[in-house]
Amino acid sequence: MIEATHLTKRYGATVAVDDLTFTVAPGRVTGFLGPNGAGKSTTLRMILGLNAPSGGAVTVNGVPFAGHPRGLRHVGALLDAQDIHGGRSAHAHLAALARSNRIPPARVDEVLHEVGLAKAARRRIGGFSLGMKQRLGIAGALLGDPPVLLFDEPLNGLDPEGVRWVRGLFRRLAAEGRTVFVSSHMMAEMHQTADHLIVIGQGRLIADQALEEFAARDTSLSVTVKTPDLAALTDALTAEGASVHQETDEVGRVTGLTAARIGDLAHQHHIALHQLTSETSSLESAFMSITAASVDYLAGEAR
Ligand SMILES: Nc1ncnc2c1ncn2[C@@H]1O[C@H](COP(=O)(O)OP(=O)(O)OP(=O)(O)O)[C@@H](O)[C@H]1O
Repeated sequence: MIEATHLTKRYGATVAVDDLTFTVAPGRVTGFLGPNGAGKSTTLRMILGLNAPSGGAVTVNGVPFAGHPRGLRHVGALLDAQDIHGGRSAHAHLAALARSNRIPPARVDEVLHEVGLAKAARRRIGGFSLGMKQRLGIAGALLGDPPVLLFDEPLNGLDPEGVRWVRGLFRRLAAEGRTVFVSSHMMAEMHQTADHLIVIGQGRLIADQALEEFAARDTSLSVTVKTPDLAALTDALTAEGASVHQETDEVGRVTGLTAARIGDLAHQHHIALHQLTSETSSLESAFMSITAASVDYLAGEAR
């Protein structure tokens, strides 16, 4: 797992990362979410030992990354897919990485196949689209078969099929018990990608919780329920602090509780549920309202 304690990074007067303490656990996909300039890339670079913290510390499986010999076998990372030598072929690039990390050369063809670049393996990277470079960056992260994987904005430039593939890949890596930490500045991207969220704004921790709990922090988020006994369900839910707006005899719109909690309460009270639907579109608004105060660069009118 990844453990940051009071992690801080200053650039002159700018505090890019401000006293961050969090843990990224194995076996699930953790989204690292924050508006532009929030400090995500700086944090990832400190996890990898590429930037030295100004204060605090971060370890991977209890050891600072620099203390892991043959790094790619311990942590695989995609930081900037564009930051790559364009004159080489994909195969040559990965073969060089494999050599310097003492990874068997046969892994190169395996990962190229896995990311869908087998046919482009001998082509110059300079001619690759951004989506292909993202796939190559992901191949590099997978090369050492590491237990911990970091991805900085991995969905950038991918077409819808690519996005679906990446999501499936992250799920599988997490199901294999690995630690998967994925940054994004877009809540909507995280919605089908992450199980857990670490949200930062202006370098500070805003939230560290399950995606569904984070979404429920937006009080405008609602869950639609349909039940033959709406009156009894309304009583049970309001007793827990929710409010229920009756839409028809059997349908109500609930705010203030997650769908999971509503389902559990219905079960406890022996109330049949015929529908239970979260209004997921407002995840974006949860993110916007919770991070609004910490956004550095609000565009003109919104400021
Ligand atoms: N090398 C550097 N020198 C000076 N300031 C820096 C440096 N790197 C980052 N910063 C500043 O630190 C802050 C955090 O930047 P960072 O790139 O970590 O944010 P981010 O959350 O990854 O943003 P984005 O979503 O735009 O990639 C910004 O204010 C940025 O300008």
